[in-house]
Amino acid sequence: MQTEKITAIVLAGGSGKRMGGTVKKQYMLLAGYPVLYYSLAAFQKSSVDTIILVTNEKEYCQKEIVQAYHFDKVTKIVSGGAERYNSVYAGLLAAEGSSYVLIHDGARPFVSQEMIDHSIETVKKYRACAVGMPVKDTIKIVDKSGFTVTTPKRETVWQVQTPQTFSYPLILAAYEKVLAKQVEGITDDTMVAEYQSDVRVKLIEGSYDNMKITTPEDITVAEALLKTSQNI
Ligand SMILES: Nc1ccn([C@@H]2O[C@H](COP(=O)(O)OP(=O)(O)OP(=O)(O)O)[C@@H](O)[C@H]2O)c(=O)n1
Ligand SMILES: C[C@](O)(CO)[C@H](O)COP(=O)(O)O
Repeated sequence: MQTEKITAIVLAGGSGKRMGGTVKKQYMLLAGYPVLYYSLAAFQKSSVDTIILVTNEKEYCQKEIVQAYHFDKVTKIVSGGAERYNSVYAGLLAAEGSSYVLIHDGARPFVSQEMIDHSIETVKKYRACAVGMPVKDTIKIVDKSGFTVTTPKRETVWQVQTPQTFSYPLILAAYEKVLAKQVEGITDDTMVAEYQSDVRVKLIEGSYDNMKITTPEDITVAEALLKTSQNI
């Protein structure tokens, strides 16, 4: 019987422009550990078979993170690209032979075992899924001058997070199509899958805590969340 190989692609190839500072946000310390440590630790502990790490600091990550914390599921470390979608594609090429891939932002430290398990269970049923949460605020569509245009029904609007999980052949083909067409403004993998007409991406609930570290105030919030969860 053929076994299904499940791969996590953890993205740490960004430059953290919105965070600023001298240390890239994925390596900033949160309660004594680099931000990237938390998502690698979650996938290491999970049922995924292998982890591919995408970063432009390959030597540093290999020595100071992968070896230092014994993340032996990290089998490949590959270079990132100019945009997030270029980094994802580099990770996908390195994931050849996988049945399913979970694509995750290394800047989201609060991914849980429940989210990973639920993503794996759901992708086997629907071929494509992503973790997200219903929005709490009323959302406005605005024009270029900042005037409101419409108000979508709140129950139809979710904020999407990661992991975003796919059948490997499906997402590879979708990425190749989008890259060939030079589609602009791709900010997540679900958007890429939406270009495949026969694919519907199932959204599953993650957590409002599954935040992405983006700007300096996020570090304060993440430290507070860690203190609560670890009783520090
Ligand atoms: N070329 C890129 C851009 C982003 N990422 C990764 O994708 C995740 C989400 O991206 P984002 O928060 O936008 O990170 P940055 O691009 O680093 O941030 P900024 O847009 O502020 O520069 C992060 O884990 C980031 O390291 C990546 O691997 N390669
Ligand atoms: C993939 C993502 O995390 C979904 O929320 C996000 O789109 C990635 O980065 P962004 O550049 O901050 O949109």
